[in-house]
Order: sequence, then C-alpha cells, then structure tokens
Amino acid sequence: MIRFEKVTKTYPGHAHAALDQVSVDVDKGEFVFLVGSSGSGKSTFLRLVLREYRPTSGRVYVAGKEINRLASWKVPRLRREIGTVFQDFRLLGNKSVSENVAFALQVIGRSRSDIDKLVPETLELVGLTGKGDRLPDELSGGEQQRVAIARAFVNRPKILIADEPTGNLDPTTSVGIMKLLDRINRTGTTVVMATHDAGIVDQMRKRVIELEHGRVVRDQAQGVYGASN
Ligand SMILES: Nc1ncnc2c1ncn2[C@@H]1O[C@H](COP(=O)(O)OP(=O)(O)OP(=O)(O)O)[C@@H](O)[C@H]1O
Repeated sequence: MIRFEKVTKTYPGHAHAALDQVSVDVDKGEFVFLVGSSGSGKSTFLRLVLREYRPTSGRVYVAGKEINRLASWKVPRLRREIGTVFQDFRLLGNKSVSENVAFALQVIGRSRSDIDKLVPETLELVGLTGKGDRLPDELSGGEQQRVAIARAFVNRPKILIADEPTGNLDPTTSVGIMKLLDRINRTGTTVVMATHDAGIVDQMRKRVIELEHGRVVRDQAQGVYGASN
C-alpha cells in the first residue's frame, strides 16, 4: 500500500537529509507506528506519502502508483485515498460537528443523499451520536479528535495517516482514541501513526518503525516504543 525505495529528502538549505535512503514496505491493512526523537524525520515521511513534497531521490509508491511522477492535477485524487489526523485536530470552528464531517464529502463532490447517510453513520462509528449539532469548542479534546477522525474516515480512505493524534490528550482519552483507530484499521484501512507516546505503542503491540537522523534503525513486528530487542 505504501512503498519507499531508497528515499532521501533534503530540504533546501539543509546540509543533512531529513530522510536518508529509507526503504519501507507497508502492506494493505497494516497498522504501523513511526517513532523516533524530534527531528528524526517522521513528519517528513508522512508528508512524502501525501505528496506534499517530492523526494530528493528514490521512489514513493502509494496504492500501487509511483506518486513522484503523478501529474499535479492527479494529486487531489491521491489525497482522497488518504485520511489525515493531526495533534491539533484542525476542525472548522464555525461549523458544527456534522458540518465538519460533511464538508470533507462536499469538497469532493459527493451527493447530498450520500452525505446524509455517511455523516450520521460515521459519527456513530466514532461514538459521537447526538453531538452532531455541537460546535467544536463545546466538545472535550478527545471528542474533538473523534470528529477529526470521523472527517478523515467518512470517505473510507485506503490509508489513514495520524501525526501525533494523542499528543494533546490525557492517557485515558488517548486509549479511547487508539481503540477507535484500531477499529478503523480492522475495517481494512492501513494506518500509519507517528507518535512519541511510549505507553500507547507498548500497549498496542503493532509494527514499529524507528527513525533516527532520517534513517530506519528498527523495523519490528509487534514492537515496543523503546530499545530494540
Ligand atoms: N519544511 C521544512 N523545511 C526545512 N526543514 C524541515 C522542514 N520540515 C522538517 N525539516 C527538518 O527536517 C528534519 C526532520 O524533521 P521532521 O519534522 O520530519 O521530524 P519529526 O520526526 O516529525 O519531528 P517531531 O517529532 O518534532 O515532529 C528536521 O531536521 C527538521 O528541522
């Protein structure tokens, strides 16, 4: 589903590569944690999957296509296959919960009847039934992240990318969010999550890819956050 072949990304004006000869294969339906200290290259990895950047060298394949060569007009179609969730939720503050989720479908031209069906279905999936009319700032942080996940998943993307999704949440709330991501993963969606949350990684026992100075230093099935073994 995601394949990196000797991918190097050097930002302009930087001497060191943010990613250095990274080769990784993520299969359909996998759940992968991307770990590593600040600046190790996790966000750069995720942004290359989204084609926010092109690699300096090497190849990135997403859903069978080499995306470096993708024409710019095809990038929005690629991004429809990928849901994204961030630490800071990124909800539209003047829109209700339902409108935030519906908006993701409106911008890609889905019909009113699809929207009327999918939005309540997805709000139920994330445990927000009955909260559709609230505004984001009337919700807790955990609930806001559930809205963000609903918005990311409402179009049933092949891949869900999560960059520190529990970074602003307390441990108990984080566990709830991880259960939700796990449930989404079980529907067949590939999940790649960058995190510093050792407790979560140790608890979930999923594949762990560790980056250090832009290099993969560990790729472990059912891994833990810290030391390799
Ligand atoms: N847009 C950018 N322009 C220039 N340099 C960047 C840019 N984004 C990241 N970098 C640099 O690339 C390196 C990797 O950064 P990246 O954000 O990928 O790391 P990270 O592992 O996601 O860090 P964190 O855990 O703090 O989010 C760092 O040295 C960073 O300063």
